[in-house]
Amino acid sequence: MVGPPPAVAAVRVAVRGALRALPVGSLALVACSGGPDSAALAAAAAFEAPRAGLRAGLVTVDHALQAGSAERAAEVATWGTELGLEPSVAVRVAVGTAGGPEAAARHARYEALGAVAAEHGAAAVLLGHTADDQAETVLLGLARGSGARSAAGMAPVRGVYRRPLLDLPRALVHGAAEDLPVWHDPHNVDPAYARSRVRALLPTLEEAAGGGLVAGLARTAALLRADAELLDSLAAELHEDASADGGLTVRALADAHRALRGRVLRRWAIELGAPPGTLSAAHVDALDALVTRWRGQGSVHLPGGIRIARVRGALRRDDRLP
Ligand SMILES: Nc1ncnc2c1ncn2[C@@H]1O[C@H](COP(=O)(O)OP(=O)(O)OP(=O)(O)O)[C@@H](O)[C@H]1O
Repeated sequence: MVGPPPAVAAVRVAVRGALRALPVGSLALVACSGGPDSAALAAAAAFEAPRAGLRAGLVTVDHALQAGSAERAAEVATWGTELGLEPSVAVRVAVGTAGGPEAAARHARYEALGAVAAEHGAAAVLLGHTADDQAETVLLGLARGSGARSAAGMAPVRGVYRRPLLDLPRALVHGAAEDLPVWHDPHNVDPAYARSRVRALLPTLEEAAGGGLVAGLARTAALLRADAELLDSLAAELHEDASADGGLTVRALADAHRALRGRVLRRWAIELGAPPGTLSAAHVDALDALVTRWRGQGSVHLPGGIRIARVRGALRRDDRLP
């Protein structure tokens, strides 16, 4: 008997592993753009789910940003039904402008995926990100300069979302999609997007590094993720110890390691309402100076109109005082 091609078999194994974590009888929804990665994922889920005693469905999001997108989304949903995926639905979203076009589309997409998952009581939403997507995310995260959390890339499991293909090279996953009706999103190669530019560079970087770059970046992401999780949980403890009366006591923070103090200060500022996207390392450093380099300086101005002052041994919000 002839088995499936090796690429198809590898994708099926990865999907089988992800499905094994779900309760028998539950529904796994494949988020499918119609591109090769998520098409290979959908085909593998259609094959594996019944064998694991699960149900698999498909959801495709129409961002309504390109001509013919509604027809394409409908075709993807019809293809899902032909594969035996149930439900297989296309959802149209309105993409806003906040944070730039990529972020706005992502936000609208995840909102729609979450809503469909909730509506159908899905146990998981499967995403088709590959090791190459992870490598691009790590490089972009490193360039942003925002620390371990962003260089840790995408989580293999986060809430209802799962990324079964995160350890597989894109070329392999594309190989598994060879016989599937796939659509190539022109946005993926549009140099207007930072991700597309990094994506285009990846083969050159891989060659320059003498191979192993994508796999190494994916491993770096996994290691940093574990480190960041530990630091975040230690920071949560410190935050609790330092909290008093809506403020943070300087004494509790001053003795802590800079890595933990920075996390606590950042979390607190966000809790007070500073928008995370606009809170820079310089803001956190200015708060840190109130704790460790105190020379009676004035209050620190944070985005969102928030002002923080050091008052009687504690950091407090002072823009609310009369
Ligand atoms: N319009 C969409 N509808 C549903 N899911 C989507 C959509 N766009 C992206 N996704 C999900 O997010 C994953 C990553 O998408 P992205 O466009 O970043 O990567 P990609 O490598 O081009 O993937 P693909 O080949 O599946 O399009 C996809 O594999 C898919 O699971």
